[in-house]
Amino acid sequence: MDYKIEPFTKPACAAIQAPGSKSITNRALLLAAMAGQKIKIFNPLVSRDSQIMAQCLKNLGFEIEEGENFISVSGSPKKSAKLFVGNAGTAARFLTAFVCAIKDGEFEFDSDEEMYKRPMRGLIEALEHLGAEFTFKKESFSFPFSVKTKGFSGGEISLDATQSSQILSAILMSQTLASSETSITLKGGTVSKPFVEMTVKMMRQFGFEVECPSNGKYIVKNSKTCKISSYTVETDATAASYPIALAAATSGAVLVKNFPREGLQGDVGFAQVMQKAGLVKCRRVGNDLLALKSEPSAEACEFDFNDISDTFLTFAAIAPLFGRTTKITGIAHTRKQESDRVEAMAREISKFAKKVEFDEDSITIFPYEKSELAQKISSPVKIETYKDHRIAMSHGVAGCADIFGGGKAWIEIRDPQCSSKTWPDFFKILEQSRKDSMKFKTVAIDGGAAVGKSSVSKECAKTLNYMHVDTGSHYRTIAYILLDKGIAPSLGEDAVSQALKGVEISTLIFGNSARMSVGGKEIEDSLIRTDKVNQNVSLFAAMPQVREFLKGYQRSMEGVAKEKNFAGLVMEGRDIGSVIFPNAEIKIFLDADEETRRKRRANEGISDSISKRDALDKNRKTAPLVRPEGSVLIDTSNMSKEEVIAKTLALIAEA
Ligand SMILES: O=C(O)C1=C[C@@H](OP(=O)(O)O)[C@@H](O)[C@H](O)C1
Ligand SMILES: C=C(OP(=O)(O)O)C(=O)O
Repeated sequence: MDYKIEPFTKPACAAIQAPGSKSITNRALLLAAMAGQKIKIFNPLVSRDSQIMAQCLKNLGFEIEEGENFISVSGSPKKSAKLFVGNAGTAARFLTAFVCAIKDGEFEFDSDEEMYKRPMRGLIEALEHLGAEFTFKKESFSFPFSVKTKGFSGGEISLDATQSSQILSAILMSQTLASSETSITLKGGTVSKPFVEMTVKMMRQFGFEVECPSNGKYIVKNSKTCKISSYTVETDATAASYPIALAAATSGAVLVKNFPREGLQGDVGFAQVMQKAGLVKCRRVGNDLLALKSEPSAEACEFDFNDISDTFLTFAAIAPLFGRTTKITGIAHTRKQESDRVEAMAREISKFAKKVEFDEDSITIFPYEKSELAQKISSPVKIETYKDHRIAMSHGVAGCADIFGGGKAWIEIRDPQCSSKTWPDFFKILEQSRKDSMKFKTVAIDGGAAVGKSSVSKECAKTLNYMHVDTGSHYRTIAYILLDKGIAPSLGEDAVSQALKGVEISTLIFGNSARMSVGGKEIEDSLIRTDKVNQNVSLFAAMPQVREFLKGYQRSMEGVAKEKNFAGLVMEGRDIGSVIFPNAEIKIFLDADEETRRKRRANEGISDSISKRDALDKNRKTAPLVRPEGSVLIDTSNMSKEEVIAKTLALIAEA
């Protein structure tokens, strides 16, 4: 089946939860099988690769219980079983080594055909050295095979893990079951090193002893006791690369839910590479990561992806969108993964790039000029996926860019179901994010003077292409007009009412901001921010006639924003969430302590009394400044502007 990707016609504005980590889930399942006690694993990945691992453990005689967001493992292994490892590199390597720890066993292994070609030799040679006897049914050192096992008694191994780090990870974990210490020396280093660190860290989390005295040498003790009874799997950092790239491809904001902290997964480093490349800005918001559009420079960029090679496909697939040359190195080993990823990506990307060059270890993408991309490619571009989940998902993200304008689909993914290896509902989630991003949202931002409303509102509107309305400026404009007509607040409400009758207001749009104009004329900012206006604006704003006069106008701004094709509306003021838009999708109340606000005001060269304005704003009878019901309070006293903006954008993305 082919699947057409619908481009995002508005900047992405969505929250995405990637599934649990494949690498952590499959390690946790194996380590749990080695634990000798029941282990409950929370937030496991549920996908083809993890199901293959769980099924193999079942076939080996373990009891597997699957429930709402957990899977548990208990029991001990049988001496014979038939195991099918699909194309799951982790299951293939980890289980081959694991069964060899079983005394007097005999096991039969088969896999997807694609796995027949993936590197196993280094691992099998080491296991043979430790006493296992393999019989190959097709090619030597490859699936399918059967193996007679004798258990491990420790000793010295020299290991070739140059083609896959999983070979080293498999040996490390399995040697926990040896009857005495095993010392492992690597011949010629390895690739994807952070995955080895993950193995070492997870073994220790489970209570198994492993030492790494020097680079390339490891010692595994035969630890028999497991320290834990439950384990929680982090969000998959490799999968999180797709939502991060989506923010870049659609020039929007994506909140990546529960983005892992640095520690276990090297692929969290993808966010830094994207940031260095100028493709996104990343901001931590609590447990989440907010990826925001950025303006990449036109200069060519080059990055070594050896440590984070599963994410090179994400980076490569979106590269043609940015009009500058991208070179990716350190990826020779990915030629022996789910597909020959270097060649396959070069072939597919060349369908929408000017030229793609590759050699053994690198790929260089020469894109079309940004302005000519749409004319140069034939639509639709059909992407072959070679049964490789990452080719499908990475091109899925690229296809979200609205290169033709108007949402014309230009990328078709062949066999999108292959994403089920690690993220079965990826394309559903991508489509849901598009729909979420299309939703027109009204954001009400309230707060007293100098809490940071304006800078936050403007920046959020700019990032998301929302229309920004500063209602404070409406009251200032009215104050200015009335004062100009010689109407002081002391003349009373009737005089003000009378004077308002002759005031005609309309709207002018400047970039993302809608400004109220009077008599069709723009009233300059300098005129409405004088000391005289400062002293009188709250007095006018307290009058019900003035508020009523502006209420209808302010409410009409939703219609203006839609008519002008903005993706949403950000309106700041003092009664937006309580009176103007009580049903706004997002209501935020900004606050800060008085000292911080006084300083901010002074920095802007304004010396009005914060406490006096607060008293007037809060105590007026009509539409007083209150924290609106259902609003989120953000105390900005100890936050930087960037932090407040990120928090606000995160709330919008999630609403
Ligand atoms: O140990 C692991 O969980 C993995 C190691 C890496 O494999 P290689 O070392 O074969 O590159 C990575 O590509 C794979 O997706 C997961
Ligand atoms: C290389 C990958 O998988 P495997 O675990 O099968 O090696 C991958 O997920 O990109």
